[in-house]
This record gives sequence, C-alpha cells and structure tokens, in this order.
Amino acid sequence: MIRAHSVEAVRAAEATAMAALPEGELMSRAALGLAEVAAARLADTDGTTVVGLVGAGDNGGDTLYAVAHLAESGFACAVVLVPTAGRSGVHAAGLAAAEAAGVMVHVAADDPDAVADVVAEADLVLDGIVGIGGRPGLRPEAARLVDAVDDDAWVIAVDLASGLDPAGEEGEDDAVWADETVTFGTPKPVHLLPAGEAATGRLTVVDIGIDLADVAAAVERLTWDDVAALWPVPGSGDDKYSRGVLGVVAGSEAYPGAAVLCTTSAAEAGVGMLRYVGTPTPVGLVHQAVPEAVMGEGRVQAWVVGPGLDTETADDAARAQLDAARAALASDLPVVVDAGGLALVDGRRTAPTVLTPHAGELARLLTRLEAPSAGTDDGTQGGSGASAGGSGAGRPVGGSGDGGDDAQHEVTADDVKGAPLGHARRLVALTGATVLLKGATTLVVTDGEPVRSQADAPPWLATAGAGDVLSGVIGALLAAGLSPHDAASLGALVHGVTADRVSGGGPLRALAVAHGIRPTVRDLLARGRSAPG
Ligand SMILES: NC(=O)C1=CN([C@@H]2O[C@H](COP(=O)(O)OP(=O)(O)OC[C@H]3O[C@@H](n4cnc5c(N)ncnc54)[C@H](O)[C@@H]3O)[C@@H](O)[C@H]2O)[C@@H](O)CC1
Ligand SMILES: [K+]
Repeated sequence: MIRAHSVEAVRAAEATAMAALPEGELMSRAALGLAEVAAARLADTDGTTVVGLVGAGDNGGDTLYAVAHLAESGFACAVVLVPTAGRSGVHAAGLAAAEAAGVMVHVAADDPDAVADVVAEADLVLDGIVGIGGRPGLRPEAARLVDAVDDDAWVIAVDLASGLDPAGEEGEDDAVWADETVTFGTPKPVHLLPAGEAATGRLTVVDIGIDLADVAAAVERLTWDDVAALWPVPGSGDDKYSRGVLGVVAGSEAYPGAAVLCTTSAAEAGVGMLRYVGTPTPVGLVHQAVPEAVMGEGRVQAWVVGPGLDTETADDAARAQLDAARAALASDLPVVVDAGGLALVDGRRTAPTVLTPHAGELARLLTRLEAPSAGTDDGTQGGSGASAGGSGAGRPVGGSGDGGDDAQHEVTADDVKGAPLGHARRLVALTGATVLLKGATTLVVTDGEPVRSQADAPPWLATAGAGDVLSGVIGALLAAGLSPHDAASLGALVHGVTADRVSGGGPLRALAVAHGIRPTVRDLLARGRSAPG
C-alpha cells in the first residue's frame, strides 16, 4: 500500500525528527537525495546543464543545496531566485552553499528576459519555487519562468509541483508540469489525487528518516501486493452459500447487455452463487452467457442494483424488476448502487452501501439530494446528514454562504471534475455511504477512513459497459463479506489492472475486461503466495 500523509502530519513528524538531530540535518538529507536522483536522470539523458528555480521557503533551500551538490559533481549549474526581494528573499545558508560551489546566481526581478533565456538552456530543471507551504497557483513572475522551460528538459518538482494544492483538494491549471516529483519522507495527498497526479509525473520518495509508520494516512493506494491479503479466498470448510450469494438487479429491455457484463464479471470474480433479477430479454441473455446464474429472487448476502436499469418504463416486467431494486435498497444487506440505481437513492443509507457515480452522475445526485425539497415518500429529509454536519444544502465546495438563498445551486460535472474529492465527500456526508467516484483516477471515500485513490487503468477503459463490469466485481466482494471501503477499492484495482493486461496498449471492450478478471485475480493471488514473509 502506498500511503500519503497530510501536510500537518508531515510537519509534526519533521519536528519530532529535528528535535533529535543536528540543525539542518533533514534539509541536508532531502537535498542529497534530490541531487542523487537529478544526477541519475542527467546521466540517463546525457544532460549537462541544471537550473534551479528557487522560491522563498525551505523548498527553495532544498533546491539550493541540491544544486550545490550537482555543481560539485561537475554539472554546469545556475539558480534563479524567484522572489522579488532577490538574495535576501531566499534561504541564506543554502544560497551561500550554492555560491561556494560555483553555481551562477540570477535574480529573476533584475532582468526577466535574460533570466528566461538561462532557464530555456537547461537540460534539467529543479522546481523549488514552493513546496508544502505553497498556496495553489503561480505568481506571474514564477509562471513566466516556468513557461520558459524547454519542452525537452527533464523537470523535477522538489517535493511537489509548484502551484498545486498540497492537499490535492483543488485542481489548478496554473502549475508546474513535472516529469518527476522527488518528495521527502512520505508521499503527500496531492501526489495521489486526481487534482495533482498528472502534474506530478513519476513519483520518487527520498527517505529522510522521519517516522510516519503509526500515523494515519490521508490517502492510500492499494498495490498489487495488497490483493492477496484482502481477496476472499475460500477455505476447505466453505460452500457456495458461506462464500457469498450475490443478487444482481440490472439490465432492461433497453439495456440488456449491462446484465450480461455485470453477472459475467461477478462470476469471474469467483462469487459463491449468483441470482439475477431482470426482464425477459436480459434474463435470456444472462441464461446463455452465465449459465451459473440462478434466475429470480432468493436469499442473498449482497446486491448490485442499477447497471442498465430502466427506471422509466412502466410495463409489468419492468415494474416488477424496479420493485426488486427498491426492496434490495430497503433491505439491510450490503449493496452496490450504480447507473440507473442511483436515481433510486433518496438520502441517508443505513445498510452498507457503495455508490459508484461518474462525475455527471455525482453532480446530478448532489443537485437532487441537496435541493431543499429533497426527501423520500415517507417524508424523511434526504439532505439531513449534510445540513446537520454543516456541509450546507446546495453550497459549492468551500463556499461560505449561509445555505439560504443559494440553495438552488446546480452542481455540474465540471464542478465535480474541478474538485473531485470535495464533491465525493459531500455525497458521503449526505448518504453515509461509501462513494466510488469514477475517473482516470478512481476515488473511494468513506467517512472515517483514509481516502483510497486507484489509478491502475489505461484510458482505453473509458468505454461503454466498463462500469457494469466494475459493479459486478465489487458486488462479489461485498457478498464475500468485505467492507464497502475495501470492496470498492479492491474492485477498482482489479478492474483497472485487468483492463491494463487485456488492453496491452490497444483497444478494449468491456466484455473482454469481464473475462479477464479471473486470470488477473489468479495471478495477483499467486504473487501474494510467492511474496517473502
Ligand atoms: N517538512 C519537512 O519534513 C521537510 C521540509 N522540507 C522542505 O521544506 C518545504 C516546506 O518549506 P516551507 O514551509 O518554508 O514552505 P515552502 O517552501 O513550500 O513555501 C513557502 C514560501 O512560499 C511562499 N508562497 C506560498 N505560495 C506561493 C505561491 N503560490 N507562489 C509563490 N510563493 C508562494 C510563501 O510566502 C512562503 O514564503 C517542503 O516542501 C520541503 O521541500 C525539507 O527540507 C525536508 C523536511
Ligand atoms: K516545488
């Protein structure tokens, strides 16, 4: 598991470590680790020239010491001091070390054009403008220097790409776009979250001796090596019922394929038994594609409700299926709610629940559930969780309105894409459910748990039917007794890894992903068996 810690946790761990170490030791370790990575990249690319962009804080200090090391190793090095105060605005001891090592020092404010030319010549750029003390966005003088960087230069962000929100809550277009980020002690949330992941590039962690082993992570990412520990492997005393029966209410006359994709992937994930509830066309298709499935309702340990579900059509068969969907949602059994099923969610959930919206579905859910009139037929207020918790009906993320006049605010998919984590948290507050927000990076958010962030899938997985496959895998894991948080994040991992294997760099179809689940799980389990310890 990769664990990222909050800025506050990092600063506390740093303070503890510093109290036991000579002054400057942590920065010196950070700078040495950074210089080693930079030297290795220069060797790989036959690069010779280095420019460090140096801001006012300790991030600039790390960069000055690292550039000093690189100059001592024989590279042609310069630093550009970004603050308008020039020399007096940066880490004094770091600047002295750089000058002593023969580094050329330029003050950006003295001659912006000449300095931009210096930046443009670099084979490798160290971005030390701001680190964990930074606010999102770049000031104009910094943005100008970043724009001057040559497209072929290797850009290493020191600790994090300047301009990003260290907490990874807000997206920011105006940021350094790094090839690699060298971070210290532990990843930070921004490195793993959608708001910052792309600009982070390759992530390299330098050990500086701060101890966060017992500190709760803010964000976690499951890796291949976590699968064997989490995946439900049957024992000799198990039978099909004890392993978990999954009920699937999915597909319709309009969207029959979703039923096939969802039940296929649940079967491929190794569920003990499958029950399928649908209308005649998908019943016939599921019967053929997944002969293991039993048709009709019966006892189950968990439900999938919603892939391809048609909530509009009112003929007898559709109505009966919709009744089954509502009954599943009203039961106290664990449930994955996807696609059409999301329209049936009307507020706080008490049963273990995974909601799997994409950005547009999350926007629609928030708009509906945060509306003042949101509620169920029995008069329960759908939005009570959020208003009691202070999130405020209809308020934009981070908004400071009083929740009165702005209660009609419509949430859009772009709002969600601009601040995915905050919007996912809003749905968690409203429903008490685990929210899996789909995207290139998939977020799994549960109250009281570290956010899980999975980025295992190739862009080819953005294809119709992929979500139906995902819900089947998560349903199988819920039926086997995993918590919603583990089932959702493990399901996202296996779904993404399978897609990557099946794609092999080329196009994907959802059914092929469903059929790839079984060999992928087998190989991931084998990996766990062969791992040391
Ligand atoms: N905390 C730790 O464990 C360690 C921290 N170290 C380094 O120290 C850094 C944190 O240093 P600081 O707390 O001094 O903070 P930073 O160096 O991240 O930046 C703070 C300074 O930048 C200015 N600033 C903030 N946002 C800006 C923006 N958008 N544009 C331009 N200037 C902006 C602030 O006014 C302040 O002067 C870390 O990121 C890391 O690089 C390392 O030396 C090793 C250990
Ligand atoms: K930086």
